[in-house]
Amino acid sequence: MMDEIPVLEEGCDVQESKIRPRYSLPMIRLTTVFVATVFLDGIVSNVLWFTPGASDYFIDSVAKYAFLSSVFDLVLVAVLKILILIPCISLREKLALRQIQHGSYVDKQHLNSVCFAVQIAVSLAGLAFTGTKGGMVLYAIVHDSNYVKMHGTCEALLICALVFSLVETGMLLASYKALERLKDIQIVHNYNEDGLEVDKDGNPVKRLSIMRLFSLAREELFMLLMGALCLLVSSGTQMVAPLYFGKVVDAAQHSMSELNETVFILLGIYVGGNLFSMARSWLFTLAGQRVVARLRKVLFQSIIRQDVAFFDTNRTGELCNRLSSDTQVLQNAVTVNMSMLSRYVLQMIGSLVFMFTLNASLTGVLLAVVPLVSVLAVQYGKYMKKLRKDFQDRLGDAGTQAEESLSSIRTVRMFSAESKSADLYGVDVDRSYQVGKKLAAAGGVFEGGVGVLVSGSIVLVLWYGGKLVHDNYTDPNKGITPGILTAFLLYTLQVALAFALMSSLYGDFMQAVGASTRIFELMDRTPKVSNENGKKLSELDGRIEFKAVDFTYPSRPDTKVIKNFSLTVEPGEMVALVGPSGGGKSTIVNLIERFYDPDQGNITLGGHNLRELDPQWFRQRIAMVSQEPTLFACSIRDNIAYGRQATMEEVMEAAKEANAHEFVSGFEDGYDTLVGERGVRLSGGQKQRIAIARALIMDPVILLLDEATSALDAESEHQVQEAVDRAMKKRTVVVIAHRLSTVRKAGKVVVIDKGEIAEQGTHDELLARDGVYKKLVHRQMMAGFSADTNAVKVDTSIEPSASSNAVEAHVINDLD
Ligand SMILES: Nc1ncnc2c1ncn2[C@@H]1O[C@H](COP(=O)(O)OP(=O)(O)OP(=O)(O)O)[C@@H](O)[C@H]1O
Repeated sequence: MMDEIPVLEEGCDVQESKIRPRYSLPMIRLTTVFVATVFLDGIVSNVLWFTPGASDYFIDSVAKYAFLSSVFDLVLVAVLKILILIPCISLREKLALRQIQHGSYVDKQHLNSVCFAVQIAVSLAGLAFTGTKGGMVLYAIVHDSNYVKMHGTCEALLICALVFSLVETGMLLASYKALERLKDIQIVHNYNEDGLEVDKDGNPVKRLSIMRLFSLAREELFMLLMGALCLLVSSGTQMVAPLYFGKVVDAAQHSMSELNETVFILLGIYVGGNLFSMARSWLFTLAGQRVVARLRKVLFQSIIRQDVAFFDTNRTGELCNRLSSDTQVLQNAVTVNMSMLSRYVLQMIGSLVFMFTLNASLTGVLLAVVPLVSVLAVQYGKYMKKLRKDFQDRLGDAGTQAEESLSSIRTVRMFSAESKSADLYGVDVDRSYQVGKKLAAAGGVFEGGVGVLVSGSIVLVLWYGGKLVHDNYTDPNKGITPGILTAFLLYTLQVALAFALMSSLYGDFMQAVGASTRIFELMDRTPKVSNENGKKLSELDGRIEFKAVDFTYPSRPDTKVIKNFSLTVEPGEMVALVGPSGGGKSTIVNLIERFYDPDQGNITLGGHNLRELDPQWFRQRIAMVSQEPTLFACSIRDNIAYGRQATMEEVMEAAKEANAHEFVSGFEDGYDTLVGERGVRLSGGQKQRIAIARALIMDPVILLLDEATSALDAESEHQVQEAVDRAMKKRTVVVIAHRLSTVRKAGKVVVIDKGEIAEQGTHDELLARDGVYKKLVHRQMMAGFSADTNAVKVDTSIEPSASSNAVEAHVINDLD
């Protein structure tokens, strides 16, 4: 929650990126709470002064003013406080903000001191006046038999004025330090050159409005209206029930028939109320479920549309958290919490109205504690908001940690890292527990504190009510009946309960505001690399051209990975990319897929700039087979047909081409065999062949291939190689090559080192040149030989032909 108006502008701090920061303050801070308290003081004073209405007290309090029997002066004090204290605190806050900006009060220091002095003087004078009046009235009640008592509401006004004065003075004293600490709580907003507010990535920020939060439930409006109707009826019954409760007590003192009749009505009220309550709960919860289901779908769509760079910086676990827990928090906020809030507000207002009609002075006594509890609740809400956010963050970390370990269980097992993973998870859980401990303590202290105040006020009401019942015994025209006191006490409990539950809702709403900010941020984020729109050509000829391309990964902005890179791949040509590990080969392939956009230069496909083409359209014409293909946890058939709708015949055809048909047919369930999470139930070679089939079924114009570095067993190796060779035919191929046989076949070999082209030409040309390439090949040949000789010794099943094949493997790999 923030102030609408940016409070401060830091004009001199224009950064290189032309981002201009401005600051605003949180809506709930000491100054605003103080202003609200002073206003409340004024409103309560006026209401309590007006309540006796036509009675003489009201008129006499002005016309025949007397210090001990009028409260008109207290109303004047409250109004005076509004007129002086509020402008002064606003001015002091402005001066404090100016101090943050310029580092000193400049020439306004004295003005700040004067304001503070005036405030303290007014507030202390108010407190002294109210305290003296209260003390003298109490003295007169106890000791002066001639003293004519004030109307009950006026007594309540006196008590309220005293409590408000105390609270206000306390807050003013605290404001001295609080205003110095404004810098710690201010919120930074960044504005771009066009004056639009942007986030740290430069994306426009859409302001979170409460209306937007509720607009999520627009489609459920009818359901919510019906729910609200049921809520009104059930709250109405709840409001009249205590009245009839009191009537039952009084009826019992009159006649049996009156008692039966009243009890019967009471039963009807309860049954009817609960039926409506049931309908309310059902309608609101159902609406909430619908909202969250829709929200999750929309959110997932916006996450999956994001550019690849976004996923480099956002952890999967965290994003899943947004989808599951943040949406859940929102569901509760816009529906169930909303319904509860309306119910409690209605319950409180209704009960107070009934209480005022039953006995105004008793109500005034009860209201005296309200401001105190309100201040406590607001402070508590702020503290809880921070704690809950911390708790959610810690829990999110633990979830991400668990997900990472469990999804890589094989690596964990391989390194016997079970205890390490458990320890890491344990540390995160412990961190969340530390915050949880604070949450528990804060909850307990608040409940206890509010409990003491609420029970204190109930005891006060009971005492004062008991006194009125006693008055009624001595004189039936005075005081109240036991039935009215019973009803009053039930209303008091109802108000107290509503108040306590409302303050706990405050924390929930704060949490929802946090969750919705994160959700809307994700929903509003426009991907840097758009996923749709752009030209669709009637045909793509497969020519790829890099023109002086520079590229830096957004997640590592200081390291240029590709430098002044120019390369042309003719249609139908096969180009092999070789070079040291980390040189930038995979990055080139990523750029062809337009996972990222270059910083400088252009990449064209069939003569058209990649940025102008529809990404979905051209990606359908490019297929990629990576070193370690990722399969999805569905059937083999669905995996092969992942890129497009395909018939069973087409799937089988692709599988045959990829040398996969034979082994798939050997499975009990054939093409319906489930491959497990990320294809764990298949061997490395099988996975690769399914991935080749998945690429072939797209009939791509361009094939991007990242050769596997790990040697498969001889048979698999042969099968995969054959499938790859078949797939390459009549296509433009860019292959990150690790085998000599592949490099030999390539029309052009490009050696990439440190993001630049070190050499290019055919294999023979490059060998003849006696440059980097030749050195790399020789060095790796030696390494390859020794490695593979060992491999042959260990695995005796490798046939001679296979071993020579394996020797060829790893040739260009990992040249460092
Ligand atoms: N997503 C990423 N975010 C940030 N930096 C990255 C990312 N991917 C790769 N890099 C960095 O870019 C550089 C080039 O990496 P790239 O994967 O293109 O090399 P490569 O030649 O394909 O290496 P290898 O043969 O080992 O796969 C490396 O320094 C790497 O650390």
